[in-house]
Formats: sequence, structure tokens, C-alpha cells
Amino acid sequence: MQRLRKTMMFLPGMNPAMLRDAGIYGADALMFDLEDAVSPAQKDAARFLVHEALRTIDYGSAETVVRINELETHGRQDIFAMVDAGAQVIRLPKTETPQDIIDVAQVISAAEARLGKPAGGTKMMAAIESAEGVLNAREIAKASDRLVGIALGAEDYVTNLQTKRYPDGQELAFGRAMILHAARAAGIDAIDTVYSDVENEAGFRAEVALIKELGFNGKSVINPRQIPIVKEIFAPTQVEIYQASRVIKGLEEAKAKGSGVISVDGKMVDKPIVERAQRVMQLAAASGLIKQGGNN
Ligand SMILES: CC(C)(COP(=O)(O)OP(=O)(O)OC[C@H]1O[C@@H](n2cnc3c(N)ncnc32)[C@H](O)[C@@H]1OP(=O)(O)O)[C@@H](O)C(=O)NCCC(=O)NCCSC(=O)C[C@@](O)(CC(=O)O)C(=O)O
Ligand SMILES: [Mg+2]
Repeated sequence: MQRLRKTMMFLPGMNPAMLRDAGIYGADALMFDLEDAVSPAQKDAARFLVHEALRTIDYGSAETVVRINELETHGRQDIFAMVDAGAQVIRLPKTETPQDIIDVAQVISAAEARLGKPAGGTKMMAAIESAEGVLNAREIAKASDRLVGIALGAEDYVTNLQTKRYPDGQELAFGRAMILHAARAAGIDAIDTVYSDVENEAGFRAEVALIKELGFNGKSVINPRQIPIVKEIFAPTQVEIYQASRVIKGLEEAKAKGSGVISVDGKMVDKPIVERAQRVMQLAAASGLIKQGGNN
């Protein structure tokens, strides 16, 4: 089954208490941050802490993602340590060109070979945080087989655009559309950016509803309180689950009859509707609303 990434929680790499307890909040992915949440003087200490956390703490089914520093600074050391610790995904911040991805993928390959890890086992994500990165999103998303997703980093992006974040998110419309289309064209996930005002629940809800409507796979979060809100908004409604289960049932009946035409309640159902119904059922199962593989 495809891995779901509805919630990806940032964890500052220099915070032992957060590293220790991060697994209890039910995030789909945990993003251990060695980049902007760590001061320059603490880069080595944070790398050591995250390495130990990944080796010794059981994070259950959560995907482990590490946001490294750029290759020109501490990135090479970060990659070696994180591949050694068994991080599942390396996230490159501030990706501007496909070459950035190719360079990081090469360093990962070298680390896997030196450490005797399976070649290609470490996946990658690219965060896009500038106009240059957004304009190159399509090529970035296709730059390596290791990529499982691309993400918008809106705080850096709006700074680069010489604006700021506004409640309606208009300033992000072009970047979001580019990132979503690039991800879909490459067949990988699109993850939306953080919402920094953790006290503004109404604003957060409105943003999550918007990015769900656009088609994003999930959202980066910075606080455990944001996780249940994303889960609630991304979970299919009972009506959606019922309608999807009718379509799946129609598909099974058509298969049993050897018919190529699927009909539900007398109406013809075509391939995209079946695909959407399957996705609703997958999300419903992942949200615990139906049994895995179940129809209702
Ligand atoms: C925001 C706040 C200070 C609020 O503090 P508060 O103290 O009010 O939080 P409370 O709600 O009271 O915490 C209740 C309990 O949860 C624990 N707890 C809180 N947060 C937790 C967490 N993240 N992980 C695990 N545990 C957590 C806490 O320890 C406590 O545990 P306990 O004491 O046991 O009860 C805090 O959350 C926090 O530091 N967040 C992480 C910030 C961060 O990582 N920023 C960098 C990434 S963005 C970036 O770089 C921009 C970007 O690059 C993004 C892109 O690229 O996408 C771009 O350009 O846009
Ligand atoms: Mg950033």
C-alpha cells in the first residue's frame, strides 16, 4: 500500500525532549531538522543527537525524514550520519535546480556504498523555497528515482518573492500550483508548507481545507496540536466513503460479469471515478474509518 504523508512534523534537532516524545502524536512522518531550526554553533551537536535518536528510539510506523543542511555547509556530514542511522528519507532544503538533487543523490549513493547499506534504499524529498526553485519544479521533481515528494517552504519563498504571508494565501497560489503539477507529472507526493501561527486554529483550518481542495498529499506541521486538525480535514466524510464503496462494488460486479462497463445505480462510472473512489477508500482505511482493504 502506498505510504500516506498527510502530516509531516518538524522536530528541531537540538531538542532532546521533543526528539524523545515525537512518536506519540501520530504524525505520518517525523522531520528531524538539522537546518534552520539549529543554530550554526550547534550543527555538530544536533547531528549527533538526531543520529542517536534514530538509532535508539522506536518511532513506530512514522516515516523518518531528516532535513539536512546544504552540501556546501554541513550537508555531506549530515548525509553520512543519517544514512548510517537508517533515516528513511533525506530532505534537501532550498532546492533550486535538478542538479542540486543529482548532487545530493550521489553523496547518498556514496554513503550507502561505504556503509554497506542497500543501494537506493534511502529516499529523498526536495523542499522548494524560492522563485528559481518553483520555476524549475518540474525538472527537480524528475531529477532522481530516490524522490518520493516535493514540498513548498513558504517562509523562505515569500521572503524571496519580496512579500509576506497573507491570510488568503494568494501570494502562494502560483508556487503551490507549480509544485502540485510538478509532483503529479513525476508521480510523487506534493506536501504543503508549515503554518507558523500555531495559536490561530481557524486560520490553520482554512489553509488545510484549501490545500486538500488543491490536491496536496499533506502538510508540514510544526506543533502536535496541528496534527489532529489535518487528519480530521483530510479524512473522507461518511457520504464520500459510502459513494466510493458503491463504485468499488460496481467495479467488482462488472469484473464478475466480465463486463468492461461499470454502472452504479444505473449510471455509468468511468476510470477516473474509480481511481478517485479507490483513493477515498485508501484514505478512509488510513484514517481508521474502515478496515484495511474493506469496502465499508
Ligand atoms: C512552535 C513552537 C515553538 C510552539 O511551542 P509551544 O511551547 O507553544 O508548544 P506547545 O503546544 O505548548 O507544546 C506542547 C507539547 O508538544 C511538544 N512539542 C511542541 N512542538 C513540537 C514539535 N515540533 N515536535 C515534537 N514535540 C513538540 C512540546 O515540547 C510540549 O511537550 P510537553 O512539554 O511534554 O507537553 C514549537 O511547537 C516548536 O518549536 N515547533 C517546531 C518549530 C520548527 O521546527 N521550526 C523549523 C521548521 S519551519 C521552517 O524552517 C520554515 C520552512 O523552511 C518550512 C518548510 O520548508 O516547509 C519555510 O521556509 O517555510
Ligand atoms: Mg525554509
